Amino acid sequence: MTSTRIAYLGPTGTFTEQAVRQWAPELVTAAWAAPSVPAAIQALRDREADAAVVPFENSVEGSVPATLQALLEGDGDDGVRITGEVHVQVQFSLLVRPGTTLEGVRTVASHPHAFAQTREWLATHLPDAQQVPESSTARAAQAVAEGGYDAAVAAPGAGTAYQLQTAAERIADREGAVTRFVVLTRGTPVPPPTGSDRTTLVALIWQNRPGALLELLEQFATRGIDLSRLESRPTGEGLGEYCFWIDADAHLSEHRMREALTGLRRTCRDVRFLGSYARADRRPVPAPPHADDRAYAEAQAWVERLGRS
Ligand SMILES: O=C(O)C(=O)Cc1ccccc1
Repeated sequence: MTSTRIAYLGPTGTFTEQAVRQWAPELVTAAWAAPSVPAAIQALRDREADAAVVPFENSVEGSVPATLQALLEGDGDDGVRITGEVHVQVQFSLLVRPGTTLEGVRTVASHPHAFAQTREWLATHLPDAQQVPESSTARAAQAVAEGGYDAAVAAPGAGTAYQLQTAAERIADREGAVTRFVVLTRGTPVPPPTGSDRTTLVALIWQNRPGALLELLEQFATRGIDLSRLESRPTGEGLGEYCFWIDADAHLSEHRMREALTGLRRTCRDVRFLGSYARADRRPVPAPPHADDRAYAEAQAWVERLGRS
């Protein structure tokens, strides 16, 4: 068997590394710690990696813009698809070099998503410290070890990786935050349906067409497909130009999903299929009786019969 090389947002000690460990523990030692999300995805495009694991969204702070942007960067024909997802419970510690006290912290570094989830704690305990964004929480911890900053907000495990001390632990403003990571592969078949699947799409609607967003939503509603996520993001083409990121609770192999995609393709300016894959929570998402494959087959057969008699 050939080995799989996974690129992930590094360096060692990130939450993304935890996601790789959860996804494929046997592959973590050979994984490549990329310096940024775009670099991890580019390694996949350049065939230097067989898979990439990147943060996608967080239950408190929402989506990770760097990931969404990097995913749209290709021409759509690069074969990069989401083939899996992993949920990681995140918890944050304030890490310092041995000997540094809380009072001695003037600069604190972290990933913007980690700052956003520890905002109240930092405002209360380090109101005067300068907050410096870094490419990841572990990069911030590494930079503290190198003497670049006084403290880092990072995963507890990053302290061990970089020989730092824990000045404070469990500093998240909200308990139980979960981050969703996606597993990307290139040129691989869509994973088979499991009964608990998701499809991720990006749709560009015609801007000046009244009702265009409603028309997009109807493609799913009339086919009995639940949407678990809908987010508008600027296309970068100008103010007021948006694309819609959609997570739909159905698999490409299902008739209702194929019909919805056909409808989107007919009515939208552009549609990108980013993948159908098993949900991390394994929650079953069955089609309602009027929209399952049997209902479509029965209705189609009826239409066929109309033409014959
Ligand atoms: O920086 C990290 O460790 C990451 O993996 C990205 C991230 C940052 C904050 C919360 C969840 C994921």
